[in-house]
Parts: sequence; C-alpha cells; structure tokens
Amino acid sequence: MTRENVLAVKLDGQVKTPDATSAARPDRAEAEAAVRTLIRWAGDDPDREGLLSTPDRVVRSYEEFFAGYAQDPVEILQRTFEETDGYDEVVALRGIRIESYCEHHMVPIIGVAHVAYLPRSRVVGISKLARVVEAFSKRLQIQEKLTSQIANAIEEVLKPKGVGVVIEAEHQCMSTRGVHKPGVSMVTSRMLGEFRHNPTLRREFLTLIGNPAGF
Ligand SMILES: Nc1nc2c(ncn2[C@@H]2O[C@H](COP(=O)(O)OP(=O)(O)OP(=O)(O)O)[C@@H](O)[C@H]2O)c(=O)[nH]1
Ligand SMILES: [Zn+2]
Repeated sequence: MTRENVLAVKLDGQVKTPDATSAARPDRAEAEAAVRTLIRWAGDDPDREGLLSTPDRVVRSYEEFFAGYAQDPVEILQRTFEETDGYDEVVALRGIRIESYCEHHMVPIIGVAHVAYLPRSRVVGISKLARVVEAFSKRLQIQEKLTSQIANAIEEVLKPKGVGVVIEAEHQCMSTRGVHKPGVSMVTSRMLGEFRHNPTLRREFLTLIGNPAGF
C-alpha cells in the first residue's frame, strides 16, 4: 500500500491493514467473471454477440466509478498560496457536480456539492476542492459520510478557521427502484469551526448557495 492510500484510509476513519486491503482485491479476470455471473443471473447469455465485451466494459466503467480509492485528498490539498493581500473572507465553490455510488445498492447518487472555507492565512487552488469532492465521491458511499469526509479532510489538511459542506443529491436507489420517488433530493451538511459556531457566517454561506431545502 502506498503512503497516499494509508493516509486515505486514515481519513476514512477505518482501521485496515495494508495486507488485508491488497489481498482482498480480486484481479481483473475475476471481476469480469463476476459480471458474466450477473448477466446469467439476470437471465441473459453472456456469450451472445452483444454481451461478449460487456464484462470488459463493465470493469472499465467500475475503474472510473471507483477511481476515488486510489486518490489521496491529503496530497491533493498540498498546493496552497500565501500571497492573498490579507484576504480573510469566505471562499466558496458552488454547484460542484457529484457522481457517487450508493453503498447499499451500488447505483448512482447524482447531485451537487457546495464547499466553503474561511482561510487562516493560506488559500488552496480552487480546483483542489473539487478534486477532494471527486476523490471521496468515486467510492461506495452514503451521503452523510461523503459530506463529513470532504469537510474533515479540508479541516485536517488546510486547518482553516472554518469549513462548510452542503450536498444535495438524488439517490437512484430511491428513484429507479424500491420506493420509486424521482425528483427527491437528500440534503446534508457539515459545518466545522466558525461555520458551526458563528450563525452569521453560516447564514452567509447558506445564502451564497441559495438556501437549499430552506435551511
Ligand atoms: N441515510 C442514508 N440512507 C441511504 C443512503 N443511500 C441509500 N440509503 C437508504 O439505505 C436504506 C437501505 O435499506 P434496506 O432496508 O437495507 O434496503 P432495501 O430493502 O433495498 O430498502 P428500500 O430502498 O426501502 O427498498 C434504504 O432506506 C435507502 O434509501 C444514504 O446516503 N444515506
Ligand atoms: Zn441505495
């Protein structure tokens, strides 16, 4: 396991030994065989022409869907800038698209994240906030954990005066199966530091992002 993965696991709050993590990972052929099994289980023939390359395509898709396990938010947030001429107001990224995957049903969670922080002295390259969102989204998730992980990583690495994260997302496990309720958003937030304790700052952030769900 690389140093990056060790740090990612630490931020995950999970205790996993590197060996257990690598030993548990099947190779590509095993993953493709599992897809063939699912196709057969669905009632189709994995050897018919249209499905022959499907296991390969599905595994390649999974490489994209779950790319976040190989990304290290600590590393991503390393590049910061100090020459801000004393800028000490909120920095916010509004409407970062989220494509994540429900850990209960392995179907998409689609929505947006709003991420803000109050810098202490240094600021981070803004694309890096979106990259942190990406690193945690491209994993099996529940929305509460995703929200917390993004906020916690920014707090732990940048050590700003405060962090606010709000996510609004539709869960396809609720819209395309099960209870079948399309158009319903789940809204979660995690406020740390001054965003938690200073109601004015919290209100400013929520106003800035358009008060989702009438927060
Ligand atoms: N809190 C939370 N729940 C989620 C999230 N994503 C999916 N769920 C819910 O996880 C629950 C799993 O419940 P189970 O009863 O074990 O699964 P299920 O039988 O498929 O349930 P239904 O979805 O109601 O058909 C469901 O209520 C989902 O709506 C999430 O991000 N956060
Ligand atoms: Zn689900």
